[in-house]
Formats: sequence, structure tokens, C-alpha cells
Amino acid sequence: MKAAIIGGGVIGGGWAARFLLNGWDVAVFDPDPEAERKISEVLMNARRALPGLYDTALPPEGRLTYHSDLAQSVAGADWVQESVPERLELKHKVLADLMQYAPDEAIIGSSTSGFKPSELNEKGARAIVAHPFNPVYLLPLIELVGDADTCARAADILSGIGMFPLKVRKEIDAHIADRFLEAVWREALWLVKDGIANTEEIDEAIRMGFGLRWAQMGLFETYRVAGGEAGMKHFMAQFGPCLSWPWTKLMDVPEFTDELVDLIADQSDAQSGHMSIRELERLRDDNLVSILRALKARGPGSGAGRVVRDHEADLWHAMTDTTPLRTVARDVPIDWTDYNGHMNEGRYGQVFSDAADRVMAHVGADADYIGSGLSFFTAETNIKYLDECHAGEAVYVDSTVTLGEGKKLRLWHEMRRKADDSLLATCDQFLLHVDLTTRKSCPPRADVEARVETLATLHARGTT
Ligand SMILES: NC(=O)C1=CN([C@@H]2O[C@H](COP(=O)(O)OP(=O)(O)OC[C@H]3O[C@@H](n4cnc5c(N)ncnc54)[C@H](O)[C@@H]3O)[C@@H](O)[C@H]2O)C=CC1
Ligand SMILES: C[N+](C)(C)CC(=O)CC(=O)[O-]
Repeated sequence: MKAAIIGGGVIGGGWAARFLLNGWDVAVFDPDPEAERKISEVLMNARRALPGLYDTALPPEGRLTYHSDLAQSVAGADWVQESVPERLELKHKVLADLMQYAPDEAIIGSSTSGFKPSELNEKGARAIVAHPFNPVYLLPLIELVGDADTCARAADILSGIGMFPLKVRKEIDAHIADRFLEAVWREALWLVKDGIANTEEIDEAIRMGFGLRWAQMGLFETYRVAGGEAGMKHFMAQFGPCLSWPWTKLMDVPEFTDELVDLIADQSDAQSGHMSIRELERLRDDNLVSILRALKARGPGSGAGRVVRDHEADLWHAMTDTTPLRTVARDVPIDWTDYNGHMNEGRYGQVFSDAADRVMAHVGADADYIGSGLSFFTAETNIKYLDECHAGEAVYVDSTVTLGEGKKLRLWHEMRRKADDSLLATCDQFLLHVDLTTRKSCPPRADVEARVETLATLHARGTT
């Protein structure tokens, strides 16, 4: 599959990374001589962050090419994403070129933050709005606006690269999310202009409080809980009158004078000027990866964690009875690094625990089986740490069943670095089958016991 990225700035670079790291070939067209350098820097950050979001490996990276000719860049593309600056006449010109050169069947998406499809297409183009959020390679949300069939096709493709397509029912200026962002931005500008708060205080007001709530529950679910046991109706009865109080009176926009721009830029420099933009991006990405991984860890996944979890399930390969079993293939996430600058010992245990979970699922001791009240408990592990590994490195685990007799299951795991197949750690793990009600050991269900024995016999014969 091929994506053509027209305009490779902040957002085009993020799109390029999202497609590329999900195995698509990417062709970039951008007249800026600096575009290649900027995109390669965005890509470096994306390679550092995105693979560590998942507990399984992304597909091999696609091929990235740069073009000085738009027609060449879109040849054979399945998806063309326009990400040029937010000026309608420029978007019209670029879309007219795309109508001429893009394949008829290619989806043409526009990253526009605010224009409606009817405005984008008023000169005869057929683009849909596919509005992403920065950083495009990490944040799942995409607002889709426009032709229903094209949006449905687009939604399938975007889900396949780990995104969350949200179809906007009716076109409207600034779609859904940017209407909120503009409202918050407007209020913040007033607070600075009126000398109530500076940029840092406003950021603290967001990140120490409601920003954390929004990341996992959004607005309405949060306010439902805020209504106490009586829920949403009580919340609305209590806070409804505030809508006519001065709290919400500031509907107009402060004038963007040079004085206001300088005031905000100076405060922002004082707040964050000690870090470069790339450093701030890495800090943002590290935090986002940690938050998304935490949201993924809960049950079926909470908020955006659900999207990460679903994409991870799509990425995981179906296992067959090989010797050994490939039970883990993943990148080391950023937040697994400890004060010694390498993957923390506890995370080796995590990797081997994941390997054992995969063996269990493979022999039929899956979520349904556990739901029926049967499972395996680990009784003993012996891990040998043979070499260091670092954030961003691809690793894999091969596992063999060394004993499968009744309630006893013994596994031998070898964890290796993908780049050179060198051995990083081994783990000898002994598990006992248990009844989750009595918490006592018991024989597995007959089919699971048979699967374990088959694998033990197969693995005793050696490498296939
Ligand atoms: N920056 C943001 O936070 C977000 C921006 N967007 C939208 O994405 C679009 C792009 O915004 P940014 O990436 O922020 O802008 P940007 O200024 O970082 O990048 C725009 C790029 O387009 C290139 N360009 C200009 N004319 C071109 C042409 N004729 N053909 C090909 N490339 C051309 C420029 O050289 C530049 O590299 C806008 O529509 C914006 O509203 C959407 C979501 C978030
Ligand atoms: C500021 N903005 C309107 C360009 C923001 C967006 O469109 C989405 C985002 O990433 O915040």
C-alpha cells in the first residue's frame, strides 16, 4: 500500500511516520528544501515512541521517497493526504492538481483543521476531511467529514494503521474537537491579556486537574460522575444556572495585537525556552506513550487505550505448533528504561510472563478458559540476565515446553535481540494448573492437557 503526503510540515511529517511505521510505502511532495530534514527528525521521534506503545511488533517499515514532482509522488497511491497550510486558495490549487494526477480510486484526505468538505471541493475536487491530531503518529483520533462511502473506506484503512476514525455527521466549521480547542484557547488568551494568569499557570490549571480526567473519560462521562449518585441530571441541575453567570460570558475573541502576541510569546519562552522543540516533542511523546500504555492496561482498554489494544491484536501473528514457539516479538518501550539506562530487570520478568500467557492461549487456556475458573499459576522462575537491552530495540522470545504432564507445565524461554539474534536472557519457568475457585492445583481440562502433551512431545524432538 502507498500513501502520498502532500505538504510535509508538522502534520504531513506525522502522517508520513504513521503510515511508514505501519508498513506503508510513503511518497512525500513538499517544495520546501528543508522538508526532508524536518521529516527525518519527526521520524526519529516517531521510531522512538510508536513501536513501544504496543506489546507486539509493528510490521516492517515501508519505503520512504521524496519527490519534486507532485504527479510522480501520487502515482499508484492508495491514499493521498493533503497537509498544506490552512489557506483555502492554496488548498484549492493543490486539490485541483490532485484531481488531475491522483489515481481515481485513491482516497484524497485533507488535514484541514477547520474548512468544510463543501468549501474544499467547491472547485470540483472530491476530498474528504481527515483531520488528525498532533502528533499524528501517536494520537488515534481522526475526524472524518464528507462523502459517506469514501469516509467508510477511509475508516477501514485508518483503523488498520491504529487510528480511531470519528465520523462527523454534519459538516461544520472546525469539525468537533477544534471547536473545543478554540473555546479553551480563546479563554486562555483572555486570561493572559487581562493579567489573571500567565502561560505556565494556565498550563498547570489544565495538566494538574481536568486534563487528566479528559484523557480517560472525556467531558460527559466525567460530569456524570461529578453529579454524584444522582448522576447527570443532578449535575445539570446544580451547574446549569452557571451558564448565565459571568463564568461563561467571554464569547468574543481578544484582538491579536503585537502587544498580546509578544506578551504570550515572552511568557512561553520563560516557561519552556530552556528546551528545544524537538526535546519538548520527545517529552510529550514519552508522556503520551506512558499514558496510552496505562490506558491500554485496564481490562479491554480505557479511552484511547482501547484503540491501541485493538490494533495490537491485529498486529499479533497467529501461532502454529512450531519448535520453538515465537511467543513475543516487540520493541522495548521508553518507560521500561531504569536509572542504569537499560531495560529494568523487572521488565524481563514481564516479557517472560507475556511469553507464558501466549503459550497458555495457544494450548487453549485462553480468556474464556480462565473465565470458566481454570488457569495456570507460576510456581517458580529462574531468569538469567545475559546482556543489556535498551529502549527502542526490537526483541523476541522463543519458548519450548520442556514438561507437560497433568497439572505440571514447564517452559524454557530464550529472549533475543532481533538485530543480531544475540541471546539477552533465558528463563526456566514452572507452572501449576489451578482451580481458581478453590485456589488449589488440579488437572487441566482434557483438551488443554492433550495440547500441552502434544507440544511437549514435539518440542522434545528438537528444532523443526
Ligand atoms: N499544526 C497542527 O497542530 C495541526 C494542523 N492541522 C492542519 O494540517 C495542515 C498543515 O498544517 P501544519 O503541518 O501545521 O503546517 P506546516 O506549516 O508545518 O506545514 C505545511 C507544509 O506544507 C508545505 N507546502 C506549502 N505549499 C505547498 C504546496 N503547494 N504543495 C506541497 N506542500 C506545500 C510547506 O512547505 C510546509 O512544509 C493545515 O491544514 C492545518 O490546519 C491539523 C491538525 C493539527
Ligand atoms: C491548532 N489547531 C487548530 C491547528 C489544532 C488542530 O487542528 C488539532 C490539534 O492537533 O490540536
